[in-house]
Amino acid sequence: MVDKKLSGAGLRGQSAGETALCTVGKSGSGLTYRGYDVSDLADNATFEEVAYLLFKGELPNATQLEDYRKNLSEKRDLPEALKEVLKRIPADAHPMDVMRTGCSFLGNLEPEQDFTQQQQAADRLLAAFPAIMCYWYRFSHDNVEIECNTDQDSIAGHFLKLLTDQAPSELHRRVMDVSLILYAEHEFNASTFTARVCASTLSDMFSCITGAIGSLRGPLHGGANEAAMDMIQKFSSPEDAKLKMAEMLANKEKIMGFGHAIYRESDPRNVIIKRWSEKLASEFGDTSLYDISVACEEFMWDTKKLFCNADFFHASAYHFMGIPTKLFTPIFVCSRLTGWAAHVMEQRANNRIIRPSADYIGEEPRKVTPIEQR
Ligand SMILES: CC(=O)SCCNC(=O)CCNC(=O)[C@H](O)C(C)(C)COP(=O)(O)OP(=O)(O)OC[C@H]1O[C@@H](n2cnc3c(N)ncnc32)[C@H](O)[C@@H]1OP(=O)(O)O
Ligand SMILES: O=C([O-])CC(=O)C(=O)O
Repeated sequence: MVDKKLSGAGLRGQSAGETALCTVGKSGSGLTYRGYDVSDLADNATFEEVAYLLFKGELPNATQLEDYRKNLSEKRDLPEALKEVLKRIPADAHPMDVMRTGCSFLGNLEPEQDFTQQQQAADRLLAAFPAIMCYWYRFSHDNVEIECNTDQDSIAGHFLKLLTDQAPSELHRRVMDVSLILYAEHEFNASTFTARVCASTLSDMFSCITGAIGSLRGPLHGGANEAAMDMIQKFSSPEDAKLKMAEMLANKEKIMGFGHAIYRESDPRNVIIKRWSEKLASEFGDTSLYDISVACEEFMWDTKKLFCNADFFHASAYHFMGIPTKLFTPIFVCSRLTGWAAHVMEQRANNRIIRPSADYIGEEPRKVTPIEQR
């Protein structure tokens, strides 16, 4: 295993609490949700099963899954007041700002009154996020007021139908489902830690999730999938990609979609989404973006020993499915909500306010100089 020095900056390498939800990089590159390997879940489960697993601790049986899907389907529609707010957000707004506002405003309309309602609040957000994203997007970009219910029984299919008005192909629905599984949970990443800090003050679920969305928005975290797309679209060929990436590295630019705070050799989600991206590329009939992505991966490993994280091949996969780039990170929200909410519940179950200390590096104690003497 490649050894990497972890300094204290960014709290790296320090344990900030316990969790029974997830392990990240335990054997160098693994990822498990409640003991199940993510690749096993991606091959053999659906996103709703994974959501249930994260919330309840065990995979559902067939009846429990059917009940859960039904429960979520009934919670999909948006209140009129929220639709009005979404209609007022301009087309050039940042879509993560739309998600943040949508989440926060729903918290005004349907507040979590006490912690006995935490599962209900999490399910409501899980069911409503695809419509929050698509209602704003379709109204501001296509001038269409969409119907927020669909006949799709999965969140993956529901989202794709809201976006396009068409029932998705089996391939697209499955890839979206896998993508939602891969993004669902990742231990104490920045956005989840945000949610837990907020939860530790005994705040409400909507505040915890709103804060987490703000943390996920940044390009060093969830925003990397969009940034990776913007980058690969500028490359005209695999050779061009290598030349331009060499220039970027020479200019000390960060290459989005590469590297990780915890994994040392690879991100286990990459091989899974990469395989689906390849499949989508051949269905799309033009593999050039996939070939460019593979060239980027080879170049970064050969020159910097940096590997693709979960975000990199998500960019081409989503693109082949016709998803607008600006919706990439909001899709991440629709998925990671499960992990965030499960962590909020776990924090509440064994809470102490999160309040670390700081090493002071400022001025020595001094007196205020009267203003006329400054
Ligand atoms: C779903 C997710 O959130 S996955 C992460 C998504 N984010 C990205 O893809 C953004 C690009 N990647 C990065 O900025 C970083 O790799 C992070 C934020 C993910 C991790 O940050 P850190 O833990 O600080 O990275 P790490 O300690 O491994 O960095 C080691 C060195 O590699 C460099 N490095 C790391 N990632 C990259 C990158 N993508 N491009 C160029 N250089 C990089 C760092 O600058 C650092 O160099 P230095 O020692 O000369 O300063
Ligand atoms: O764990 C992290 O730091 C970032 C990440 O990959 C995620 O949140 O999925």
